[in-house]
Amino acid sequence: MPEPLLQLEAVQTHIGPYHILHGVSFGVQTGSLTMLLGRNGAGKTTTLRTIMGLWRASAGRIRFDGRDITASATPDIARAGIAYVPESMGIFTDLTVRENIVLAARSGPIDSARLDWMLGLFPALRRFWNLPAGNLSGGQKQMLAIARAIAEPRRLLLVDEPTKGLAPVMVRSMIEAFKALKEAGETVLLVEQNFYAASALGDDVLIMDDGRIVHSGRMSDLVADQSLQQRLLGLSLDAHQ
Ligand SMILES: Nc1ncnc2c1ncn2[C@@H]1O[C@H](COP(=O)(O)OP(=O)(O)OP(=O)(O)O)[C@@H](O)[C@H]1O
Repeated sequence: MPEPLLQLEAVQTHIGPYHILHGVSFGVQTGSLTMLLGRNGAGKTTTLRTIMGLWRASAGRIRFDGRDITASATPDIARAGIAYVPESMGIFTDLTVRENIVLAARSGPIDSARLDWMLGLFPALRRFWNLPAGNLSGGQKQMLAIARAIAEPRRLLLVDEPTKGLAPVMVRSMIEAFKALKEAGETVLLVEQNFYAASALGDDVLIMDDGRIVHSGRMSDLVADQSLQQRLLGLSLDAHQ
């Protein structure tokens, strides 16, 4: 197997006095969509924030594209090609959808082919192009946040619970958008609680519990193995649809 694009080795993270990640190790292969699952408080968001340098790993190593980024500053990690869409989304509600997207492209105007591709992934954004982003629904705001993250080509996209709180029809649109991202060859690490969405999308799956990876493998193997699901999802996912 080629060297993973992203590799965590025995990463530990403390937040103040709290020891949150207890030696997290996994790899994300180029072009794969890897699902990071686990119950509330398992450490999924902390893992994404540690990759981005928003929390500092207190031990272990994070390599991206062959480079050690464990001690890199967040802007350098972003410049290296990792985009992060936090659960809180980080969009400008007073600005229009267009302005939100234009501002996300820091190195100059977005070329029209890329813009067309992005708006093809999220057609609602085209409909509300000139409306303030604050008027969008929760799911549409989430889509805008993802569109902002991919306004410029990225090597790796980290997305925290994009389907959280969405109506089933919106979950389906989000699944379609991520399928299209996969087909375009994007590499994605996706935190999910919704097993329906996770199983529809994941190439690889990681399950976290109590700051540790308790399972890693192919999503298709997990989907096909009821007893493994029972054991792991019973352990790690309180509720899944
Ligand atoms: N700023 C903080 N200060 C102290 N503890 C924190 C802080 N942020 C997170 N934690 C703790 O770290 C643990 C892991 O939290 P994290 O948000 O990474 O979990 P998660 O798996 O993403 O959960 P969720 O699905 O609820 O978002 C939890 O016990 C949480 O209370």
